[in-house]
Amino acid sequence: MRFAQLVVGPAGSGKSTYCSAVAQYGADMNRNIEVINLDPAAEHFDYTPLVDIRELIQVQDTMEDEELHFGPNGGLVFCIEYLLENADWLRTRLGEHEDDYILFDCPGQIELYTHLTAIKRLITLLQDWNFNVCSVFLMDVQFMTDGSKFLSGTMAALSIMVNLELPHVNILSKMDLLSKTARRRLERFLEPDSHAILGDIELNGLSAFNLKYKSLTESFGKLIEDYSLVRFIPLNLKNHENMGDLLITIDNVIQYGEDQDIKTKDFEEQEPDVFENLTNE
Ligand SMILES: Nc1nc2c(ncn2[C@@H]2O[C@H](COP(=O)(O)OP(=O)(O)OP(=O)(O)O)[C@@H](O)[C@H]2O)c(=O)[nH]1
Repeated sequence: MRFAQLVVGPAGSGKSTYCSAVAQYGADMNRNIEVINLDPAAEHFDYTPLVDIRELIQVQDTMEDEELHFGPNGGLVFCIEYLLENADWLRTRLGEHEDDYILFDCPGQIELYTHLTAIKRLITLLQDWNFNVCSVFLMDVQFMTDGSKFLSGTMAALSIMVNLELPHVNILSKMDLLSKTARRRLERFLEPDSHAILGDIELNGLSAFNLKYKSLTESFGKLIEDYSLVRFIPLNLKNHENMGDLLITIDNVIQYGEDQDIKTKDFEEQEPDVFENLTNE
């Protein structure tokens, strides 16, 4: 069996930085974690990729090609479709080793995950190639610190979970950038509690829009609370313990190490203390 994290999220949410940090953490722990760059528009990242889609196609090519003449967004989708048409290229580059553990650093174009089918087809390919795959959705925590933003981030996470149909982990990235006050505010939203979220939306003033759609907003809040579908794990990449706990959670999700004697720890037990280990070391 092989293992893969599909690292997805909006542009700038910290996907490449996360991949680089997890690979480095793995190296520190004597674990081989490889990263594949699937972003044909990537300009910079800190890891050495096992495979780089830019060797096959770059988004610039699709924009400069006189026949295609795409804009950046259409170009990105075209590149992923092109990768799928050349799946043998990816398979050869990947090689095949038992216990491979690979992070796929995906493009920051959210519609690839919320409703287009290309990434779903990539997932099917990976599963055919013997990968246990999970999706890891990163959301910049700075866009989640009030009720309205939290609700909208949660709905984005839900769309991705429903569309990709994979074991799934949501991460709040860049926790190191939050002030203590913002952290306290966020803490109230982390348990699926529609009252905290809706209360915060009301506190910030009910605009004409909010008044008109109040019962729709309440239904969204209730959906999240009733089904406990979406949970976020706060992540401070500068904190080793926080990184370790997260990796154990994801390993459990993709069943990595079930046959090996690895140290396991149940994340459920730690949930009341999600903020305890988040200070920078
Ligand atoms: N302080 C802090 N900055 C971060 C963190 N993660 C990412 N950043 C910064 O956020 C910016 C975007 O990070 P990337 O890792 O390139 O984000 P991405 O999701 O790969 O972006 P795209 O390639 O555009 O999709 C960079 O300037 C990073 O240095 C973090 O945990 N803490």
